[in-house]
Amino acid sequence: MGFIFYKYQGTGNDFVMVDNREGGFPKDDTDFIGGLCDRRFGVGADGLILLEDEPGYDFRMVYYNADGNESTMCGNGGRCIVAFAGFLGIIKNDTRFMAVDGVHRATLGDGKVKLQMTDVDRVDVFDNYVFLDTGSPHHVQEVQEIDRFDVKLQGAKLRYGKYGKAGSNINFVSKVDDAVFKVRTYERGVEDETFSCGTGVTAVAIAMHRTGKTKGNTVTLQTPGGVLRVYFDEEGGQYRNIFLEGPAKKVFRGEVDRV
Ligand SMILES: N[C@@H](CCC[C@H](N)C(=O)O)C(=O)O
Repeated sequence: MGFIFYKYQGTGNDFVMVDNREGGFPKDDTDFIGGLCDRRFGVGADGLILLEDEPGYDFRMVYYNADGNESTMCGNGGRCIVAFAGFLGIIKNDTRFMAVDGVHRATLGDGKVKLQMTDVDRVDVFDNYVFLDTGSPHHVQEVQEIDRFDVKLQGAKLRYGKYGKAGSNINFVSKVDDAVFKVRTYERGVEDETFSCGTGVTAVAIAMHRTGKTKGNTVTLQTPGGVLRVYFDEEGGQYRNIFLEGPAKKVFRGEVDRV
């Protein structure tokens, strides 16, 4: 069986994207999905995303990490699937779709997607890190000299050592100025640093606000793959109307045979 796929990227977080509205994609074949995401033996991507029908919504997003396992929410993937839905003609400039963490709204225009993220009610602040769930679990830790920091080594230590079998994504952050932060992320399921992580920068923006490192409601995040912006409202320690904004781009189209 062969099928058409598209490759998308959002600030360098890249995804194999498949229109599965007619079904037929081997959703339980972990080795096949992991193989497609492999950068040597496959197409190469941080994850694979299926666009499916969902009654009452524009579509459903189904997300798999590069290891082939279905996972929790992907913010950059969410932005990319909105661009993909626009390309397929399913939506025009705005959408309401279903994902693993619930309903998302988004707007699309000028090559950018602004995606509403899930509300955050709980932020756990510890001595030298913050933990929160922005659709996916995130550890946020400030570091010195972030450009020279060994994200893969230190990220893997925390991901496996601290968070057990379920694991967590691990974000390292350095303040640039009151509303700008540099972020590098070790992603669970990719088991490496990625160029950018959407739920990760969202977690960083909220963690920096919660710990008083930024006072405003708009935070700019510089990642190795580009710049993202996070907007939110906060009341009584609860975060609402959280939006993640940045570029999302189609890179190429291809066809794969499943042997
Ligand atoms: N790239 C992501 C996060 C994807 C999910 C993550 N790897 C996990 O399993 O938690 C993003 O942009 O949010």
